[in-house]
Amino acid sequence: MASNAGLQVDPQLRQFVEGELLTGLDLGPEAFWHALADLQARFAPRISELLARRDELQARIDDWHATHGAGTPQQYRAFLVELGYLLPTDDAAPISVGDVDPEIAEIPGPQLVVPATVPRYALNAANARWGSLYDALYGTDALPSDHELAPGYDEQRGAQVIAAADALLDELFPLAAGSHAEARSYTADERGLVVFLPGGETGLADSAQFAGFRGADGDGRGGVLLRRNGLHVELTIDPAHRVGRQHHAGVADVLLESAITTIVDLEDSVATVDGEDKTNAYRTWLGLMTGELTATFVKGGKETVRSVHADREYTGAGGDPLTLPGRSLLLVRNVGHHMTTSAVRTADGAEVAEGVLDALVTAAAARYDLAGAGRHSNSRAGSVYIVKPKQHGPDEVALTVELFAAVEEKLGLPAKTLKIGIMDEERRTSVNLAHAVAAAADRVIFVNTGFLDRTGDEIHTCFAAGPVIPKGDMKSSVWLGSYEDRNVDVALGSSFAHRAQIGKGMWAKPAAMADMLEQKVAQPRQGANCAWVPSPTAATLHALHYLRTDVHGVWNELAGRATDRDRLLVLPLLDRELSTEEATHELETNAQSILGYVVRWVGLGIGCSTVPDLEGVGLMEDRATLRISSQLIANWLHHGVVDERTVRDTFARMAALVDEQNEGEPGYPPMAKDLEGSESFQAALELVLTGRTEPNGYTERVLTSWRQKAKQRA
Ligand SMILES: CC(=O)SCCNC(=O)CCNC(=O)[C@H](O)C(C)(C)COP(=O)(O)OP(=O)(O)OC[C@H]1O[C@@H](n2cnc3c(N)ncnc32)[C@H](O)[C@@H]1OP(=O)(O)O
Ligand SMILES: O=CC(=O)O
Ligand SMILES: [Mg+2]
Repeated sequence: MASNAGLQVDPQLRQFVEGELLTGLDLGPEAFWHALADLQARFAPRISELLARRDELQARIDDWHATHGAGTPQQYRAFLVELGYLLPTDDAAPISVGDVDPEIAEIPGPQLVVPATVPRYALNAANARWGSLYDALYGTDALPSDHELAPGYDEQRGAQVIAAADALLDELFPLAAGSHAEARSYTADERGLVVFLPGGETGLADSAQFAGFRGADGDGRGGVLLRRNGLHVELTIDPAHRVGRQHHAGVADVLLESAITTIVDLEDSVATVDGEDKTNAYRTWLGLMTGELTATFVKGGKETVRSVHADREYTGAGGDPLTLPGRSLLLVRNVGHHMTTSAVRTADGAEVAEGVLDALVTAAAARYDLAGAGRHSNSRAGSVYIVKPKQHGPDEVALTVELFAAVEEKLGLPAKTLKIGIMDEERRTSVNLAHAVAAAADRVIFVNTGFLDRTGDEIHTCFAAGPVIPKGDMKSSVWLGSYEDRNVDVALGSSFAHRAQIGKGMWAKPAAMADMLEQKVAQPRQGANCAWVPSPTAATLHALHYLRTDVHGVWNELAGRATDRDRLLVLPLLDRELSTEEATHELETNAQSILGYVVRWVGLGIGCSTVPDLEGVGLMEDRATLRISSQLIANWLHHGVVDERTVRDTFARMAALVDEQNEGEPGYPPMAKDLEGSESFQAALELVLTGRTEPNGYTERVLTSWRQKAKQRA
């Protein structure tokens, strides 16, 4: 390690910072490392104090439960207030954030999340602002298939897709007369859209839905731009295209504005355990901020080079030029306060606060965008959007605000350039949400219900009160519904409308698009102006929900609602005897998902995976879902619902199953043959066996230590 400002910096990180990150900035390496050293000296002790406070509160809660069990709701509430965990009141006050891009303030739509460690995916995500409805319907179960698809392009499936798209257009953009299914051609100019039907011409029932056009040139190629609820839709006209030829009016595709915003994730979807890993992740963010990122890969036997898309040019409805963003507005998720990284150590060998390093590096990279030096603009409003996860209560949010202000000073950025997205995913934040928002009133650009971490934290917080309900039952528990509602109430009460995002959580079944279409519409109906999707295809299909639902209208209906905060304190405890079969099934389900995720994290350095559950349904697993599964088993073990022998045996059996499921996966390190020698298996067991004492039930310490061992051995 080279020494810089008294810091020991991993050589790869140092090379990246000095040879890539800083090359276009008026900030030298020395100033950069001094800035980091100063920030570390100033903030690491403050962070440690807040982490100690977390531990102190949890210890007191554990003690209280040991004496009172769950107690009565009144006793529990009074205890939490006295403890200082629950602030006596939690009244919302208006936020004052400025310079927020319309994608955040004004346009309800899907929010995509992408691991920063995979440039190919990150580029795909940036470009997922526009997605093909045809592709999303053709390639998923969103449209049931009644036949085996022919290789290449299947015309029968194509006809099914065209009919489904026509039906959606009739629903979302109805014609004054007739149906889109009867259209023989679409022509548009600055005066509007003319649709030719067999019986004559017609137009849109609501001409205000016409937003513009491009082309058509001599060969009839062009695009018709429509708009509904702030989202654009392009009918791509190309009669010579394979699909356009088949379409009754030459429509080769229907493009939906899809991932309005994207979170480039440095947190729960990545496995970054050292300087090398952190460097790779930072490089992706820098490349997105400069617009220079590319990824080269072979797909369908062809070498493909992927880069970010340009903006899209149209003639607007009145005849003026209209430029629409070609890329999703990018946010970046830093790690939480509890993380440290070996990428940089202080002079005495201690790991630096990873959140401090993240804030400095990600903000420095964003300076290219802020200065207009990037190939394309990300924030037109001149802001940098940093999502901060796993904060416990208002004091921790206040510390993030101080950190961001300090980073701005170090980088010479105008005050309040760095905005903060608050993950509402720890219980102490949820129950004091108005205070947490107020602590960042002039920076906050979202609150988002990260229900996965939130479930893990719920289990850990009430760990000592008794055994908790099975994972699948959490969704319908009182605390969760109240938390989801109250998050919206507090945000609306804090004047988020037209200023910031009220976000909702991840769709965690990446292949189950029919289910998603049916269920995820609930989120905009609950008042969410964005909700998380795991892939660009899911973004395109989820966009249909925002085309259907006028979220701004929903806000008007919800104004003034005040969900009872005490309902968040209803503990998700088992109130019935479980049958042996139920307990075994729950144990197996959780053991299998832990192993299926951990083996790829520890063995392959993959931070987010689709892991099939016992019924074969692929589930998105990341650190937050791991936190739930490991806390659940640890809780059952603690309360004797299951015993350690059974847990160990179950893990051994599930290891063999997971090996089978991954057979043929390149580089996959099998576990079952040598359980003792498998870092992944040991990590999985340790997560459960230490889950009782691990601060807040977090998983990073165990994962990181075993991944580092696996890397060393490799
Ligand atoms: C609780 C929380 O914190 S949730 C937030 C963390 N979770 C996430 O970030 C989930 C992000 N999603 C993912 O990582 C992935 O979608 C997974 C792991 C769930 C599934 O990945 P895979 O099995 O590789 O997906 P699959 O094979 O179906 O599709 C791959 C294609 O989809 C694209 N893709 C999949 N997910 C994404 C994504 N999130 N962003 C951009 N592109 C994506 C890939 O680029 C690839 O397309 P390409 O071949 O043209 O490059
Ligand atoms: O970060 C998201 C969550 O659900 O946790
Ligand atoms: Mg989370």
